[in-house]
Amino acid sequence: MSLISISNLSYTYPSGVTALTGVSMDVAAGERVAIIGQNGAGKTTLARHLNGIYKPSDGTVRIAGQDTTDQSIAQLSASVGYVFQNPADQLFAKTVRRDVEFGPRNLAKTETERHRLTQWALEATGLTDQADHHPYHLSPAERKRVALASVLAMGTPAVVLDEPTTGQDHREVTRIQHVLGELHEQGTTVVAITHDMDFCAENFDRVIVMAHGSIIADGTPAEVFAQQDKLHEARVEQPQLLRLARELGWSATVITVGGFLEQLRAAPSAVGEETSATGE
Ligand SMILES: Nc1ncnc2c1ncn2[C@@H]1O[C@H](COP(=O)(O)OP(=O)(O)OP(=O)(O)O)[C@@H](O)[C@H]1O
Repeated sequence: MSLISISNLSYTYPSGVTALTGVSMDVAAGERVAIIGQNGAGKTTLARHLNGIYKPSDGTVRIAGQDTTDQSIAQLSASVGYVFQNPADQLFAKTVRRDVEFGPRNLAKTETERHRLTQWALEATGLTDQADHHPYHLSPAERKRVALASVLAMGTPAVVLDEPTTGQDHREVTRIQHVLGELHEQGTTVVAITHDMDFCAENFDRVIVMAHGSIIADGTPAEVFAQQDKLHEARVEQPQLLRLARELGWSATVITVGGFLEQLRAAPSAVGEETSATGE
């Protein structure tokens, strides 16, 4: 059974704007899914259906087989943790630790489990030294990681991340990649909205492309990033490595650092010519 099952979902805001039309997708337990598409494509509206912030205007959203219309946000929060794009929508406690502890406390985890989850979430997000600081005395990038830690500490089977890398420097993006690796090892399902195609290509098993409130492509990163017409329609770029590979005349769909190195080793003469031409 799919952990997340969305069937023919449509959603119209009270203002009359229809943000989603006929969206269907299933996500298996443990899958890592990235949702991409230009601003206004409907990504956040879709993601907010996963923890019941929004309920369908039409169609159904099921989490672990249960229709979200029959559940409160509080009930759904035990299954789906949601990290908002803007941490101000999420943080409220006087210290980072209290914010991070709130979720597991609310889910009535035992004290031992609460402590373990809180310590792990603080460590994984690089916030152990800031645990006793007020979240609003931290930088915006750190606050964003507090929001992530608060959700990690809940230990939910699924986590939704809205633009997790925005505002993070390279070191912190690497840290977030490690967090995703740990979540994957634990079998947690991850759905992330991202505008960062390199991050998307490196860290996800599946990419869903949205445009005008609908899904226009769905497949592995290699399958999706090879479909230039769909990317064009969604106004998203290919990952940098793929563009570089195309410039080098490689036909393979190279989207990750590992894949790029593999191709490079398979074509050493091309690199040798380049190096000798520059005299290095
Ligand atoms: N609260 C709201 N009230 C009315 N319309 C909204 C609201 N939030 C979003 N919309 C509209 O719904 C559509 C989809 O917006 P949504 O935020 O889901 O897109 P998105 O793909 O997440 O964009 P972004 O990448 O900018 O976050 C857009 O036309 C947007 O203007």
